[in-house]
Amino acid sequence: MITLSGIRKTFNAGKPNQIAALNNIDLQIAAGEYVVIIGSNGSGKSTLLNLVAGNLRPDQGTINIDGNNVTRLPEYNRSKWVARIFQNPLLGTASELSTIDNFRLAALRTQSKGLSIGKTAQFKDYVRERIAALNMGLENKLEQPIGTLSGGQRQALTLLMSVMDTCKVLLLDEPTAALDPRSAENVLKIADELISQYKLTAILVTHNLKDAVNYGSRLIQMDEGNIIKDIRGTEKYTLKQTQLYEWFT
Ligand SMILES: Nc1ncnc2c1ncn2[C@@H]1O[C@H](COP(=O)(O)OP(=O)(O)OP(=O)(O)O)[C@@H](O)[C@H]1O
Repeated sequence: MITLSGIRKTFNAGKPNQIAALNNIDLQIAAGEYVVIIGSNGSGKSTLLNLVAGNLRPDQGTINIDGNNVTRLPEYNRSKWVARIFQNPLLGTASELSTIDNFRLAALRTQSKGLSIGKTAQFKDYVRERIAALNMGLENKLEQPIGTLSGGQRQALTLLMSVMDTCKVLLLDEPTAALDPRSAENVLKIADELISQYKLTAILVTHNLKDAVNYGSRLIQMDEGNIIKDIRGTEKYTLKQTQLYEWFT
């Protein structure tokens, strides 16, 4: 589903502050896989996500998504099938617009063929039903400016908005870093459910080792631009948080 081959990315090349953010990364992520990436600050996690999202280009190597070579494809041409959730719940939505209008904008961006967008009651019912499934009572706040909702509520809606249509790949870049523990847990549970429900291929970058143990089907550790651990299957499911701490010592 996602294949990175021989990916290198260096910032400030040729200058004293040159930094090799990614060193010859080879990574294959199968369709439906949920990969969690951990690693110390500056190890290259966000750079890797930026390359998959398309807002950075590699210096060397190729990126394939769903059989297409997207290495040189700009971000806006990938956004139909690649959605990204950031740390800041304020990113990705228009604060002054209502929740329903934000969903309309998101649907227009991906231009789903089967869905009549506009101001139709049908679209509103479709969105209300899906928001109700989040079990957060937000279906009663469709007309409220989305900026008046809490960070956790917004992050849950942004997630749903991103995956509802043609999205195939979900990139979660520390999506709960700005949330209180309860909201953080709720948002990750929702993400987990949406990934299964919509059969998405997902990458979660996190510094939270508990989340790294609890979520995902595969766990990768990065260090200085390299992948230094890559575990999946039974090894992933039986991993303990204490073992993970040892990876960092
Ligand atoms: N646009 C940029 N210009 C210059 N250097 C950059 C840029 N983006 C990232 N870097 C550098 O590349 C290295 C990898 O950064 P990256 O943001 O990918 O790390 P990270 O693992 O996501 O870190 P963190 O956990 O702190 O978010 C770091 O040394 C960083 O300073």
